[in-house]
Amino acid sequence: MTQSIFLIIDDQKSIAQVLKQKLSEQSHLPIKICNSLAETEMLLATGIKIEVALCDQNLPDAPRGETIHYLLQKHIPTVVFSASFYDPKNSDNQSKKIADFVMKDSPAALDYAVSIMLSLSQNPQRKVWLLSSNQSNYSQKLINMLNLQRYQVSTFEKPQKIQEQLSKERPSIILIEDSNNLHQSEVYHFIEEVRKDYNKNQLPMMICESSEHIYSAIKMMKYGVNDFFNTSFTAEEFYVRLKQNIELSLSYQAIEHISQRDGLTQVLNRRYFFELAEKKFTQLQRNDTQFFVIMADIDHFKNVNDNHGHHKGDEAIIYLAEQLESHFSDYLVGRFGGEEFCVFGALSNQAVLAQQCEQLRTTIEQTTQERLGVHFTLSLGLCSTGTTISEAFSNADSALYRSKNAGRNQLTLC
Ligand SMILES: Nc1nc2c(ncn2[C@@H]2O[C@H](COP(=O)(O)OP(=O)(O)OP(=O)(O)O)[C@@H](O)[C@H]2O)c(=O)[nH]1
Repeated sequence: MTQSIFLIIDDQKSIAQVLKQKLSEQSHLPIKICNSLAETEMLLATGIKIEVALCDQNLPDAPRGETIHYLLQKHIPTVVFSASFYDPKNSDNQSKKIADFVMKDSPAALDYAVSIMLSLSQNPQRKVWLLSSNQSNYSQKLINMLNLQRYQVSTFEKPQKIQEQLSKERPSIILIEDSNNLHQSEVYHFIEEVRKDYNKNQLPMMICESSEHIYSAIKMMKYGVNDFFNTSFTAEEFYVRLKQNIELSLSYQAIEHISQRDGLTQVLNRRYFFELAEKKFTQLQRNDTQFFVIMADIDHFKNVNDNHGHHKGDEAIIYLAEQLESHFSDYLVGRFGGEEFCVFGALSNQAVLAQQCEQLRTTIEQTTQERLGVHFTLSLGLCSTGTTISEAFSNADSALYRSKNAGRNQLTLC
């Protein structure tokens, strides 16, 4: 499959170059520049696939926006970049299909143009869930606008349907539209329920409300909605608010991910592992359910580093983390530090779990030479006793060290 490209169309060559430079700093997609409609036609005649086009409204050989029409006819997501105000209301239907408009009036406009091109390229992976009773005119207007900006849109008529879907996946944002035709108390309850599982940064919500019901929108913001926009919204206002709410949430989630994961292996880091394990431990105790802890540590790992180099040592740690995650995919897997890992979860059958540990041990013993070019083994301790979580970990740690003292490459139960 041929790779698609970003296309910048502007007769001001210096501006086009600056845009290309800024875009290339943030994307690996190829970027082409055309300075006229004729050049654009020649480029598209090659069959090249355009991801997003940023197009100057007026070009010497296309003084009345003909290039924009041409791009829209070809169904290319198009952002208009213009020195004069571009009013879709005064343009024909075709022009209303532009994905966004950027006024060419300051250096900040260049940054915004680049950022909207990047968003349009990423939006097909972003899910927008629209809660709407489907009784208002705004619903279809919002859906059309979201499609123009290439978001993945799903509509739901009832809050319960969203809650059901939320147990399977998380969207980038939830839009609540026409809350007055939905049952207000149901919507408040829905917002409260969503916020029990996701905070405002993890799952943003926006509400579209008419001026007469503005107090209802404000109340919903107090209940956990991030932002609202009036039913008399313009496309520009809607797009900029939507983009900001989604991108703020994505930045937060990226930071959250970094703070919770081990940088080398991407499994849970020690701090976050303990945080989750403690919550799970309390929950299991409340339900009178047994738990287990596994501690696993590579044998004589110092030798791997000393004989094969630190880089090979890192590869060994990453390989072990991958194996732990695939053998214990239903449980919490964390890196404790160095080459020591831990698994925590609800115990259903200790014999089966011990078997899984054995499988992991033999996989490491039998595959590392071939896969990594360095042979090593693994010692493990499995424990399901302890009145506190730290006691449980300490018991599993003792079991691990009994494995080490008994000659390594084995599992000890306690
Ligand atoms: N490559 C690499 N090495 C690490 C990392 N973290 C810790 N180490 C090394 O891991 C080694 C741990 O060695 P020890 O704790 O002495 O234990 P060991 O050699 O595995 O011996 P036993 O556990 O007794 O079988 C040390 O050499 C550390 O430098 C890491 O992130 N990458």
